[in-house]
Amino acid sequence: MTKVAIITSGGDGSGVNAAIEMIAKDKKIELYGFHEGFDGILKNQPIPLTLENCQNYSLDGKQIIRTSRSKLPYEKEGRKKIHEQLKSFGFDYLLIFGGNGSQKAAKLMNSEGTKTIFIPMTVDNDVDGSEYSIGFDTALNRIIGTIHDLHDTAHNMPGRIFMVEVLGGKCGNLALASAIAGGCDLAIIPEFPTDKNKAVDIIVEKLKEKKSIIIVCSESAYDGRLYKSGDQGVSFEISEYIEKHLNIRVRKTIMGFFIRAGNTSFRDAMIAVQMGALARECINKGISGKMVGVKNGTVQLIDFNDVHSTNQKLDPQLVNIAIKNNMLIKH
Ligand SMILES: Nc1ncnc2c1ncn2[C@@H]1O[C@H](COP(=O)(O)OP(=O)(O)O)[C@@H](O)[C@H]1O
Ligand SMILES: O=P(O)(O)OC[C@H]1O[C@](O)(COP(=O)(O)O)[C@@H](O)[C@@H]1O
Repeated sequence: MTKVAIITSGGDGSGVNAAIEMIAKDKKIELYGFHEGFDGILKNQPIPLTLENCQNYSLDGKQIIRTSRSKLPYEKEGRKKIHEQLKSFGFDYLLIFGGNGSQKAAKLMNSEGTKTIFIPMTVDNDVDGSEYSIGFDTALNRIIGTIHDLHDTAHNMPGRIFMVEVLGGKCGNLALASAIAGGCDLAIIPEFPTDKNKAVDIIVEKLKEKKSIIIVCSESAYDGRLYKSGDQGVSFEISEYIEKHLNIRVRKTIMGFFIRAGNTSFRDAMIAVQMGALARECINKGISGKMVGVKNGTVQLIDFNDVHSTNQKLDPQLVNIAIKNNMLIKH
């Protein structure tokens, strides 16, 4: 039997349970989870993740293993405590679900001697080296649902401008994808810093052909570098400018934290199950130092050494569509 510890780290994402359940099905793996990420390894007892404990949770937004952010892995001393604790419990493997920051911690943990596997999970879909992270699609479905409702009221009361602000951290993936799929008019994202005058011009242009406008704005809309995690409300600032120049009130909706959870979408469940299955195979073969990510559209193992940091997290095809349809402000 291989003894495996699971943690989730960073912001939550719906779908992680489906991956955990798939691993719990393996009879050669003795699976445990620590609540609350890296901190939890030191302060909590491991919880047995038997199939019986995991069953019926796979499509639930309430994670079987709760997550947290932690200072511990940034410092060698903190990581040493985690290595020692895992060793004292007799764990052979650490499996981490999380985003970009957690991926950095996973690499360090592995290089320092704890066999580690990493699975991307964050609504931001900004994990280096993987085209997909668990939680993105569920969050997009929540956003699209709201945009759909706004289309109804936009149809019923013409002449209005709507602005939806979404999460995403320093990455515009959520805003861009939901704006395109949601039939919106403008995406304001950090990768294409906003010139408010140009935004006004685009709205004026589009209002010649349409009765109403829906804008999707990323929480870090101006410039990702100025944004601090947790900042919200940039849509109010942008709206104020638009209102002043067009004399039309902007109807705003801030879509905050509820998009991170909720019932898992089909796509998230499917990819999570595939990731869980591959992680399990990896563990059974004694392999470590890998991310179970998506590359060229398929779930596969990606060596930590082949993962490189990049600021380019947007899908180029989506960027192209958005530019061609005058949905992005290009300088
Ligand atoms: N550079 C880093 N080195 C080591 N650990 C890190 C690093 N960045 C983040 N972490 C760990 O991963 C956790 C989650 O990272 P964070 O960036 O908040 O979310 P995410 O993993 O979802 O991107 C942090 O609270 C910290 O414990
Ligand atoms: O929950 P917190 O700590 O307020 O963090 C908010 C951030 O978490 C996210 O939901 C996910 O970010 P991470 O992938 O870094 O965890 C971001 O979209 C958002 O900016």
